[in-house]
Amino acid sequence: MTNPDKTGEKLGVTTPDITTTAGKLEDFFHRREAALLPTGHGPVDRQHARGKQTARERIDALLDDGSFVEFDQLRTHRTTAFGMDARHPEGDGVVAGYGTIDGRHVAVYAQDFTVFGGSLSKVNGEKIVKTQEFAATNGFPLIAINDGGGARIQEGVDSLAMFADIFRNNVMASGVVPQISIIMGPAAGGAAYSPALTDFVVMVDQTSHMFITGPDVIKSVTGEEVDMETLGGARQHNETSGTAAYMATDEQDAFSWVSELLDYLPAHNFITQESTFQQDLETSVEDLALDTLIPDSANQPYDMLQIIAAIVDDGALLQIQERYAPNVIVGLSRIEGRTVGIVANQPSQLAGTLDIAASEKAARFVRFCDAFSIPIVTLVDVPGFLPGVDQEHSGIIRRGAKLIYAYAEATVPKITVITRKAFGGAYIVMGSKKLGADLNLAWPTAQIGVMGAQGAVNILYRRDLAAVEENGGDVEARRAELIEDYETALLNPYEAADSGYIDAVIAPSETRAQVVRALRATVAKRESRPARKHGNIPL
Ligand SMILES: CCCC(=O)SCCNC(=O)CCNC(=O)[C@H](O)C(C)(C)COP(=O)(O)OP(=O)(O)OC[C@H]1O[C@@H](n2cnc3c(N)ncnc32)[C@H](O)[C@@H]1OP(=O)(O)O
Repeated sequence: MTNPDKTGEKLGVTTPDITTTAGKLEDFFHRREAALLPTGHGPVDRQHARGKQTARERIDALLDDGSFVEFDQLRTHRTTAFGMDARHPEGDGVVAGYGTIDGRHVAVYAQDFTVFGGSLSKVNGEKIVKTQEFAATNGFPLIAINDGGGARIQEGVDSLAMFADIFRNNVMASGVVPQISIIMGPAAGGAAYSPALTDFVVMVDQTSHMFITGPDVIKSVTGEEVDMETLGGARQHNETSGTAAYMATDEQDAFSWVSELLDYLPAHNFITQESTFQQDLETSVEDLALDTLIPDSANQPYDMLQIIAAIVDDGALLQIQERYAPNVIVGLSRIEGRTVGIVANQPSQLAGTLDIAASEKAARFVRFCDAFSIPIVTLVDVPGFLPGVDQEHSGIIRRGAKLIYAYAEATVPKITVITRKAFGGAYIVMGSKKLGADLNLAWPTAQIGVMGAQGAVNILYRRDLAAVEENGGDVEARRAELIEDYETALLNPYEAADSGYIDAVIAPSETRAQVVRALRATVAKRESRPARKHGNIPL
């Protein structure tokens, strides 16, 4: 097909004589230059006015200087209907290729909103598919920068078919290379499912929106009135839906977070991590501070982040989904330079209970770590699953089971430390010994049991307490006495240690050294699973 845009005339320069070598080169340089500004300055200015960068500016900001190698820069769509034969902007609405971030290879594509609103055509989709396949074949993390209007309306089912190819490739690459989606504009309709299939979704506050049906459709179907930001803005997906892993303040913040994330991640699933240094295992001042961290009262909260900071290299933790289900902390850290996944209850939020959101958040993270051979360190202070009609009716049984499934299925090294409460099913879920953890440690402050003292006494001594009340006795005094007896007899780490469910009771100040030793000891862990097509996680 001839392309009327692919001439030097478009740039206001003399048409080169392409019968000569010099002319051919000049023509090529004109074409390449035209591709850098495929629809002129107007759409670029409009993009900037919205506080958004262009696709090329974004790739430049994300990748190391001069490292970008572009695919299919000069491709254009092949549609003739709806006046499309007169519009052939180079690149067809997506800039794609590979480059490096801090020296590490990545494959990247960025939808170009200045070209047909970044909408996905057959050609545009083929470029994305090529980039996905290049990433998976060569073991490069894949970064998708989304800023587009979804399926290109003029191309109908061809465009929809390309989305199917993209989704399928997202699924095929899952667990093979890390996939990161950065939302920097609209990701509307079915188009939002490609980000949803990737491992990490980053959204920019105020300028990114994801929804299946927009405000207008919702109003016409359900009568609900909602604006784009409330419906599918970065805050909503970070705090309420749990779709996003990070809310960036602006585009540069998004790129910085992605660079930091990539620094923790292996490029693909066949990488075995090496330690980069040996930690000094002598007890430090920071270690000793853990001995006084747990409050005397079991009902008093403390900040689990302090414990994490004392265990990992330089106290550094990159939290994933920090704004969602804060009653469980998940994130990436390093121990002796090796990346580890941290999963921890947070007693300062909902008392560290596991609800549906926390279970799903942790389950997905555990599965990510397992897929990429990242050892998991679990810190436990969990009073149980969150009680409530809403939780039961919303499926806490099915959805909480995901976390059991994830831990039981994972074959990476799993080290668990119980700092305080570990009650009932929630104890089992949080990386317990019998669920397959390699080393289970407990602090002397650990309380491992079927349930907390209050609940246990109310069930075991219901009749006794009723009798005390009938006889005019002091019920609360008797209850307190029974609670104390129960706590003394059962709520400690020694029963579990005596049965081998805890490998060692340790002083809090010994935790860093013990976790380091456990990770060193399990470095060559090999564990197999029964041959099968795949399991059936309760989705
Ligand atoms: C399996 C996947 C299935 C799907 O993707 S279904 C979803 C189909 N897409 C949609 O429903 C979204 C349609 N677009 C929109 O709602 C809005 O354009 C959108 C994305 C919110 C952006 O709104 P605004 O920021 O106001 O920008 P705008 O409307 O002026 O659009 C800028 C230029 O982009 C064009 N555009 C946007 N979406 C397109 C599309 N899907 N196909 C073809 N062209 C599309 C739009 O026509 C406009 O072009 P121009 O600058 O006037 O030449």
